[in-house]
Amino acid sequence: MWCHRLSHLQSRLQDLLRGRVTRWALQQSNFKSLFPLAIYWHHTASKSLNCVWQQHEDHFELQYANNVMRFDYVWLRDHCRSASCYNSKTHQRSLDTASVDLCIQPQTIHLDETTLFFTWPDGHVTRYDLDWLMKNSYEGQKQKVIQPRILWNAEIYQQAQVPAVDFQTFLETKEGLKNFLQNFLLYGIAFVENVPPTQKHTEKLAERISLIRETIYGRMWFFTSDFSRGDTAYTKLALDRHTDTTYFQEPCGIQVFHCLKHEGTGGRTLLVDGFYAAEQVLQKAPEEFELLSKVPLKHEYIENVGECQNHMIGVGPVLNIYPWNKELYLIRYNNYDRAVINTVPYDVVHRWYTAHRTLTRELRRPENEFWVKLKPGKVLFIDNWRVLHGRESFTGYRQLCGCYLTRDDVLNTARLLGLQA
Ligand SMILES: C[N+](C)(C)CCCC[C@H](N)C(=O)O
Ligand SMILES: O=C(O)CCC(=O)C(=O)O
Ligand SMILES: [Fe+2]
Repeated sequence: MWCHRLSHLQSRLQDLLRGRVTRWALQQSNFKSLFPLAIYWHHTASKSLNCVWQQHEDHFELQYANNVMRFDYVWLRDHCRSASCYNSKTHQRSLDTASVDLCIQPQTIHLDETTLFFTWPDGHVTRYDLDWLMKNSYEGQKQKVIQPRILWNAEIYQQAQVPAVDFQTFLETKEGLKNFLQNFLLYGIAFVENVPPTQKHTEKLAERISLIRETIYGRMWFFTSDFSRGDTAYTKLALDRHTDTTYFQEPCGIQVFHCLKHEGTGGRTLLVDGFYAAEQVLQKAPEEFELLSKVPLKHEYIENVGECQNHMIGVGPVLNIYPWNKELYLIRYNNYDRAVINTVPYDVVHRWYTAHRTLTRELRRPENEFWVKLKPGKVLFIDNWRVLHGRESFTGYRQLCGCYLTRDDVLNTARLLGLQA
């Protein structure tokens, strides 16, 4: 507190020395200050509210409920929720932000109960509820997790005993759907069982939570090891852990797999929590984590098989994090589809390979591998932004169907059910 006040005194002195005079408020009569410096702070009449604010030349500072928040004045004008600035029916802004003076400052500020009133030079009044400001401040968001998750290795996942949801329950009840989505959001994988083993029923399932994302592979896809497409997925070969469609600018959000038939051996599915592995990298080598989140890479899909001619390119780092809270939200990892690296100089390339090796080592730890044999009737949903999948080589005839989902639509459904997503 002392340091805090002193630093304000310093900036105040600097202001005065530079000849800039801020509009300082007068001390409230009921406020007994121990320090003369404190006259620059506005205190609320009610002690229980625990709110102090100060009008600086270029920002508004608010201390409320043990948080220090700073707001830019243009921001405060721009987020005005008055009827002329914001349409609360459509939740859209009516105010033309470009009409706000970039040097705007409020003429007066006052607090009434839990509402702050800003009167702007043109007389317009903006009201803010203290809780709204806290919830929507940068400082508040910085501490908040966008997506709560349980990171797992094989043991953690198995011990959690996450139940599969029954097909009928999933389709017909809100609780079934909500349970399923909650598990999916927490772990990045979820199963539905007792699904009739047809493409139509799989489609119905997918449509319950999202729009199906149509891609170069079609809307619903159905594949066997016939090499009908120019990709290893369409063979009997083993596939190491990877995420799909890394070569899209926005990789597909969710992948749905339903094994409709397998007469033969092998073919188990491998699942690895990419965020768990990335977290290990962050703990052991934070600078490598940072590099993986900064270096842009290309992934590429080049196909020339019969009628199927495609050339897709997607650019982005292996780890994608929100800049304000450093939360990881997308991992792009596919060593098969990674394109020529020509977006970074040689010395960075070498450090990148080191970091990539560290991540790969984590991803390949046997204790992080969750193996499951997909059977007709059991549908697997994978968060393709988080969980890597792979498969064991197999023999015999194996039929898989499924689709990709748009992440936005899955999260939309989850939010409408009251889940944090
Ligand atoms: C699922 N399905 C068989 C349709 C697509 C296969 C795509 C495989 C591609 N190498 C990738 O990882 O994106
Ligand atoms: O065959 C499998 O189990 C999965 C193949 C694969 O990785 C894919 O289709 O994306
Ligand atoms: Fe795949």
